[in-house]
Amino acid sequence: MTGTPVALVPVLQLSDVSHVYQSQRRRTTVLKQIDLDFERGTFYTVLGPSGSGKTTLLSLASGLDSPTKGTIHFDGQELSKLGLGRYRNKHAATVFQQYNLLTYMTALQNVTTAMEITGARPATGRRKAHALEILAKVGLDPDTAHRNVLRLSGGQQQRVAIARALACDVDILFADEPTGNLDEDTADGIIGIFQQLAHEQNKCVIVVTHSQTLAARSDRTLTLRKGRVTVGGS
Ligand SMILES: Nc1ncnc2c1ncn2[C@@H]1O[C@H](COP(=O)(O)OP(=O)(O)OP(=O)(O)O)[C@@H](O)[C@H]1O
Repeated sequence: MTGTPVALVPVLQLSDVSHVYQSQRRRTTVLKQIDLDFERGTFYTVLGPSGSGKTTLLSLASGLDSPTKGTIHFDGQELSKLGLGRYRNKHAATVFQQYNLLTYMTALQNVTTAMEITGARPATGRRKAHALEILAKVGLDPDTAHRNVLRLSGGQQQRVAIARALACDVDILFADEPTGNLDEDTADGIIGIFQQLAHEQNKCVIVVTHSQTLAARSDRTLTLRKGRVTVGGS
């Protein structure tokens, strides 16, 4: 007997989401009644002209900010009920445009510290070796891994930020312009890692970009314009 097919819950669901920035002198409506479902095993890119609200969408979806109106659910649970801190700690990792590295630490310590905070596997004794493997995966050798991050180039710092997010082993990886500072070959390798995360590890990867090359290699593109979003294939 065949059972009734079970409808899969999207890993992330935005329902009727609007966002307004209000200052003393003006009110800017950035997102208007956005409905979006994000699935596991899928690599998304978010495109759109400068100022169209890409970073805002990322901030809301990654739990850094709450929408003015509408709801966001992770695995069927509303973020405000789950707790934004818990969501960011256990389920979502973000590669920020400005990297946000801990500048008094080495590249390796940045990665192991993130693993400790989020309780990511493997357990304590194996963390350093695992962090070095991830740093190697993004093209940083052990010598570079042991250097203070302020003694690394912009592109190397960007790779540390990517490694740190990868090490957290979360359900959703967000990244804001993650290949902006990288040469073509390194960027190509990073895009390959995003594809692998989505397709081999069943993660949901959501990347804001202006790069058409990156967008062409994603599974779905979301284009923001005038507060609305259009969903397309790659
Ligand atoms: N904290 C804030 N307060 C007021 N306005 C803001 C704030 N953050 C962003 N904005 C405005 O919201 C709009 C969307 O900004 P956002 O950074 O989301 O766009 P973006 O598409 O990511 O732009 P870019 O491609 O240039 O990074 C812009 O007009 C911006 O000036």
